[in-house]
Amino acid sequence: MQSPVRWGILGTARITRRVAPAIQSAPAAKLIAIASRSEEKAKAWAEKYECPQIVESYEQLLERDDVDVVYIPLPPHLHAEWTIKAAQAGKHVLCEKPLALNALEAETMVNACQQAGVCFEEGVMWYHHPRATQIRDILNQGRLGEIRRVTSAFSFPWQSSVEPSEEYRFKQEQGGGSLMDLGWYCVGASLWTLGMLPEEVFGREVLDGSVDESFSGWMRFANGAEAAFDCSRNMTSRRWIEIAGTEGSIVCDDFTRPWQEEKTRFWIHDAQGNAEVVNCEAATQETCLIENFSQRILTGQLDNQQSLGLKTQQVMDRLLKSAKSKRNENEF
Ligand SMILES: NC(=O)C1=CN([C@@H]2O[C@H](COP(=O)(O)OP(=O)(O)OC[C@H]3O[C@@H](n4cnc5c(N)ncnc54)[C@H](OP(=O)(O)O)[C@@H]3O)[C@@H](O)[C@H]2O)C=CC1
Ligand SMILES: O=C1CO[C@H](CO)[C@@H](O)[C@@H]1O
Repeated sequence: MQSPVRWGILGTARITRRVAPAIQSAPAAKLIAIASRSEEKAKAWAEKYECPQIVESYEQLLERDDVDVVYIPLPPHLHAEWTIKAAQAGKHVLCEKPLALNALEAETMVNACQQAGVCFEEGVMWYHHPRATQIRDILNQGRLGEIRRVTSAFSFPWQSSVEPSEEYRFKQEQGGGSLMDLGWYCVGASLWTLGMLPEEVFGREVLDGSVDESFSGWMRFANGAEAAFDCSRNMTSRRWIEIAGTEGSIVCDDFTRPWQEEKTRFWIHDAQGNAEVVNCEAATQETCLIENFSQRILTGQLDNQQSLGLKTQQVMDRLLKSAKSKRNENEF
């Protein structure tokens, strides 16, 4: 495939305000077209982000020969349908988190991409930031000893211009809830750190209507390590992770969205209690994701079966099942 990789976007989602400039600025990527259900929205969007083409429907975007990869930032209940259609149209797919409503759907998506010979990636961005590489290097060097525990939190007080009745995050059937929206990052970070699926999981939810407003989870791994997290859309803003080993720990206070400027950093605490600040290379995580995925497409790295997104979704199912099993426990 020729560089740059040519990108199309399905829908004028809010998150595109961060991803469109990333496609424009990543050296290996080029923004070709936006598709929307509304011509008016597409026109306004294309003008704002200097996108050369607008397309009247998602189907028409998938039919275009000048698009190599599609970005799918639709509500989660539409991810499987459009990922499979895109793969069948021969397009590589960057699909937003949560990948799907459940693991079965996510497996179908990954399999469709595998069969079509296209690359598949999830929209979690921090994995692609240079800080993640620095943390991985420290883990690989064994500076923390054996990793015993990963603890993480992602919460914020929900505010949006969107009417709650229109918001997918409040609808269970559309893939809403704090676990799917925010806990996704904590579960993904735990699997990213420990490199395996948990043997045992335990989940507890605080329900608001049909979805969890807050969720606490715990996982135990075959090597004895544990991971614990909490997430909420009704709490102050918290986005931190701690990776604790037998000889030291790493703490990172903004793991889901590294500061874009020189402020991005993390701390290493040694066994004596000394703390070292590690300052990281400044980078925009959205651009890192777009560039990395474009490079993966250019170099034909087609293996999707080890997708961290798929594993995260498998753990989501188990956590939700655990929480649901306790729903009626306190009823008399
Ligand atoms: N990786 C990250 O950092 C982030 C990821 N996300 C993820 O991105 C995805 C999009 O989130 P967000 O930006 O809040 O999405 P929005 O609700 O802002 O937009 C979703 C878009 O999907 C299109 N759409 C198609 N069908 C429907 C439908 N039935 N109902 C509503 N919208 C529809 C619309 O585009 P149109 O009308 O133009 O066709 C709409 O603009 C989610 O999966 C979310 O979890 C969100 C924020 C950050
Ligand atoms: O993925 C996401 C990143 O964080 C947001 C909150 O700040 C979420 O709502 C969103 O879906």
